[in-house]
Amino acid sequence: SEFCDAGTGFGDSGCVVSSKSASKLLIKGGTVVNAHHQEIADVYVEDGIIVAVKPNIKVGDDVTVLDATGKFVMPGGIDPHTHLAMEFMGTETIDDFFSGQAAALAGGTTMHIDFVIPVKGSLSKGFEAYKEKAKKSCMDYGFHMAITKWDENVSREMEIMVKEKGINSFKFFMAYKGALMINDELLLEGLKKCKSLGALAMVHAENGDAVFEGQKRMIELGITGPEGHALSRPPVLEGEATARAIRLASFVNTPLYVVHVMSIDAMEEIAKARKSGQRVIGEPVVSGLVLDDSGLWDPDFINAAKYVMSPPIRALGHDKALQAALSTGNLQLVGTDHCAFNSTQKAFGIDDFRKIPNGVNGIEERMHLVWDTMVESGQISVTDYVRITSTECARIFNMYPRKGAILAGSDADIIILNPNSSFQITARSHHSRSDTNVYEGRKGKGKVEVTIAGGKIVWENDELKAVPGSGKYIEMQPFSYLFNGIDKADAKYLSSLQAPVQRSKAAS
Ligand SMILES: NC(=O)NCCC(=O)O
Ligand SMILES: [Zn+2]
Ligand SMILES: [Zn+2]
Repeated sequence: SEFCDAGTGFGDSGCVVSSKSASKLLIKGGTVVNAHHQEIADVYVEDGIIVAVKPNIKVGDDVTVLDATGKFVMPGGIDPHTHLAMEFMGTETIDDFFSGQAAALAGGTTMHIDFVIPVKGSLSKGFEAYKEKAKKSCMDYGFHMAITKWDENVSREMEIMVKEKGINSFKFFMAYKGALMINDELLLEGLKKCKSLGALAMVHAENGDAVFEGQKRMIELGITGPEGHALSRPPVLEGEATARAIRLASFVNTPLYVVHVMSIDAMEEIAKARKSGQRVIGEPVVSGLVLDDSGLWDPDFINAAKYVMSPPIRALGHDKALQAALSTGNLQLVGTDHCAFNSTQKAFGIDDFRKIPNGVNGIEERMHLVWDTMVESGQISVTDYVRITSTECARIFNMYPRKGAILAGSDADIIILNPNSSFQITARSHHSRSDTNVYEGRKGKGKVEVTIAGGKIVWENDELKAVPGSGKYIEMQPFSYLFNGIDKADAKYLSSLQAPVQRSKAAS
């Protein structure tokens, strides 16, 4: 991988420094795509911000000009779900905030939202630890925060995170018993607190107690290999937890975001709730959209173990159903759950699938695989591609139109995708530090030829110019569009209780 490290100097590492102004860019003649509109236009950028989007922009000699004729000019991808430098299952993910983000940039993603894990239950300590980890960032990032225990202090700290630290979402793990898992009582408290703060509650929806039971069953049957992982946590357990979280969110009347939707069972619960008018967001991840569980049965342990993630990659058929749900709007945006471990780390579970660190790669591959699977196959339009890879994430987490749009005033996070060019994925050439890739050997149509992050060209001619420390922390404000009207529904509910209250008083 050719990283340009700011500390070592561009010249030494073979990267090109333009004599033109690095802060002024013109992208000429491409099809500019936003979530609701596309047109042939030029895009002019100055100092990291898009200044103008219109045809035939004229500029002086000091401006770097990129010809995008015949190509799509789109907002950089925003990955709503990653785990960089995360301590998990006795080890730490192999990609940190530099290598993971460098990989992202090479694949057309210009921002991600990572999950802060509290330190010994302390949210502020967790936040500080992640700010430290993220100092080497080479692209913009934001944070969600996991809630792993409940007391007065956690409740107070949630408020601080939202009001002072730019966090507007909290994740509740309904699985990972004995580690991150929370119970229904905590989930209820968390949902109520999220609602009062205008923060979005997110759930990892699997029934952790039943998973524990399923794991025991497999071990008793003598199934210790990676296939035991999927067999121990079937779709019904994902469906059950998804339904439970949805119903509790309905009871509290607060929006819910279901992360890594991997099964038809979970997807159908989300579709049903949305049909009834409930505000539920479903996030499939690339692995669930394009892979099936056959890899888990590879007799070579390392090959099989690389597919272990939770919820598990499902049997053939779930992938197509998730794609269809995405194309019809039952699911809303695509993440990766990038949580990479190398072969040595995966080998911790050589004798017992329960010890295989859970997680797969995807931060570099998402934009290409979603294009190939969804657009090239004819399932969605190019505007919908922009919506599910960037704009919807920016809207849900309240960053739109600063992020997720090619509009005057938006951050200049832009990709140029050539629909006639092709990509090929292999661990030999990817930018993650992992020695394996779950998408090994995949080829497809549509290649991100240029990535511009914060107004700088960071990926061009298969060459990466990622600068540690250049990424910014993006603070996200509470009360996104998902909260509009929640108070009106509450008022209606309260007034519907007036009659029973009177009746009850009269009866007593
Ligand atoms: N998904 C997974 O297997 N690893 C990352 C942690 C999580 O998101 O549950
Ligand atoms: Zn999860
Ligand atoms: Zn995750």
